[in-house]
Amino acid sequence: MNSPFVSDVPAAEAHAAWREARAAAGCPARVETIRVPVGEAVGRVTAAPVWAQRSSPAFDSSAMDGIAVRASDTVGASETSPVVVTDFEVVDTGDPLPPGYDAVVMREHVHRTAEGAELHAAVPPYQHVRSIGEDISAAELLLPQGHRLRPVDVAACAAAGVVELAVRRAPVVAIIPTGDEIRPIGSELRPGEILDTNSLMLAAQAREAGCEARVTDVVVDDPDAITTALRAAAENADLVMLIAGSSAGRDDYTARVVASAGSVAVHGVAVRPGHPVVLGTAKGDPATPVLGVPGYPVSAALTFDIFAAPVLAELEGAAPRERPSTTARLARKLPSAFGMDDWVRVRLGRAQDQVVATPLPRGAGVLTSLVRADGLLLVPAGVEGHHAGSEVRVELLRGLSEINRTIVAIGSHDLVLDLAASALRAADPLITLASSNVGSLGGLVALRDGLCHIAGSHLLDPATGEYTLPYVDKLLGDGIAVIRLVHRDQGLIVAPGNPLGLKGIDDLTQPDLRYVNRQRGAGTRALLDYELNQRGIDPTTIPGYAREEHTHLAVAAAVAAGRADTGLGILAAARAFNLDFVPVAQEPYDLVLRTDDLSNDLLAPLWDLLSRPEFQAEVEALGGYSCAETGRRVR
Ligand SMILES: Nc1nc2c(c(=O)[nH]1)N[C@H]1C(S)=C(S)[C@@H](COP(=O)(O)OP(=O)(O)OC[C@H]3O[C@@H](n4cnc5c(N)ncnc54)[C@H](O)[C@@H]3O)O[C@H]1N2
Ligand code: MOO
Repeated sequence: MNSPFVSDVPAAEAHAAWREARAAAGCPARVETIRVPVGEAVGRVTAAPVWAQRSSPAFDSSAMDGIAVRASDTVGASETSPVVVTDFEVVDTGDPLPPGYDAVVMREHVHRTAEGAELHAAVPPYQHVRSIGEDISAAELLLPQGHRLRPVDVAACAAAGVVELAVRRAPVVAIIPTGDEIRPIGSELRPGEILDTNSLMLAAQAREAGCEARVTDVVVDDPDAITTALRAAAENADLVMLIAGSSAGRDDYTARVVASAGSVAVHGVAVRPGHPVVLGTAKGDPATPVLGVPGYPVSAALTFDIFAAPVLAELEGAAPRERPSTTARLARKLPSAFGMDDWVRVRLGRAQDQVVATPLPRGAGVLTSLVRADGLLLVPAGVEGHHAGSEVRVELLRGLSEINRTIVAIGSHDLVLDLAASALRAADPLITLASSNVGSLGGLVALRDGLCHIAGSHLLDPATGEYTLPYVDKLLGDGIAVIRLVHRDQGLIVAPGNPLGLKGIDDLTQPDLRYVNRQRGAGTRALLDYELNQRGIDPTTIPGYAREEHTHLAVAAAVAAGRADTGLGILAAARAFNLDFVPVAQEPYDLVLRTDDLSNDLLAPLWDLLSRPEFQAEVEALGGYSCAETGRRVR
């Protein structure tokens, strides 16, 4: 197993190969059974069927507050000819039924008179009586083996006289972070160092799955040190997760280390993220399953779900936890590599009465794609992606009712939308404003296709110099409203001190300049083209014109890192990286929607928010924004 090449074993085959390898190495099929008091059993899995020791209720009891009577004494009672019962006893809910009586009349149906209790209806025997064993009868099977205990389960066990339960002990997961660059959470980082966020996350995932998690110290990139740590951890764990070093780099030792400590069943599965995963075992008494977890955070998180969670559930003899799913329509095209199971993170919202899924960034290092995800969409190995508008199945990471209360904004991204999202949530925890960035034009197309509520747009029409409205006419036609969100300053983002002394668009043709552009369809790109055209400047004379980034922040990041001298963007992006800014133009940023949606209750809190002076003040405090026309309907 010294080959650096990672194979592409289909996921199902990988699961099977690892299972076989675990059995062959002598890894235990189940963790041991322990006995725990019912009060401590929630979350554990039953190791044996649970039989009721006693009935519940254990006696006939009154189900209501009222009087206990003999049903036969009430025969013939009706509205027109009431019957007065003289032999009765007052009872409260839960009281044993007094001997000799067989029914209860609710007190609101009893008229107490001097003679006794006047009843206006006959009662059948056992009316409002909970009979012995109504809930549980002694010796019945209460719970099967392999059942993960919930609060209601332990309460039922206790009611049935069971005080102790035979359960599987919590599996122990050992987590070994590796890498010369990895530092414990809270460390001051030097250049090139990375915080050990994976251990924190994987340990929490393990605990959430009902396991005990133990994280070792970070081990340096030394195969002997990692082997020693693996052997030690395997002695006291039911599963060892070895983080990073799974792929083909110079310091990637995981496969080699696992081979030397035991055996490697699979190195490389046709899943993405998570491709270079290592599935193996470590020798010992008994042997222990080992999972080599790829270092990228999204790969690590999904590797836990895909490979660790099923094994841990199996060790407890329980069914793996399953997420509910829903069908959704894709907001945009989703290409996917053929031959790989592709786990795509998506945002979800309901627009035009259908759930719409917007893919989030795909990079395995983009942990926030999982933070923001409402669902996971698996594009199977045999499918080469989906067209925009296709119906797909999505595993839910958030409740459907929350998703139904999500305002879906697709289009150009602006910080003010983030601010609005946060203010809306602060005012009402049930509201979500989810915005995804596909550029202004992409947003208008998404609105046309019924895939969002609002499209954020600042699209300049070069022919008229007018923003957004000409495109609305061309693409969307009637039935469309346009609400102004803000005016914002667009300008050249430059390094601190503006070292090239750029004064405006005219300076972009300097031969030694390195420009970074926005992608085609982005409003900022259209603005640049307009300004160039006004001046008769040929875009191809601008060095770097062909180089594209997808967000204002990405442009600023390129300037901050010294990879570019300048790019057009908003002031807030420049500020985020402590860069300087040369204003070029002020542009309106608008929200485009169907007029029908103006009266949509879901959107009402947004219009209310835009009209509030405190919110407008907060927006202007960001710098580079004017709220002079915020909330005004311009179409
Ligand atoms: N030539 C190839 N290069 C890579 C391949 C490949 O097949 N051929 N696979 C790529 C894929 S896909 C993945 S996924 C990664 C897997 O990387 P490794 O498991 O080898 O991990 P490292 O290279 O050591 O680290 C990757 C990345 O993750 C960070 N990291 C590591 N540990 C932690 C931690 N505990 N907490 C947070 N972040 C961590 C590490 O600093 C790196 O940035 O390989 C690709 N390359
Ligand atoms: O397979 Mo890697 O986990 O995509 O980044």
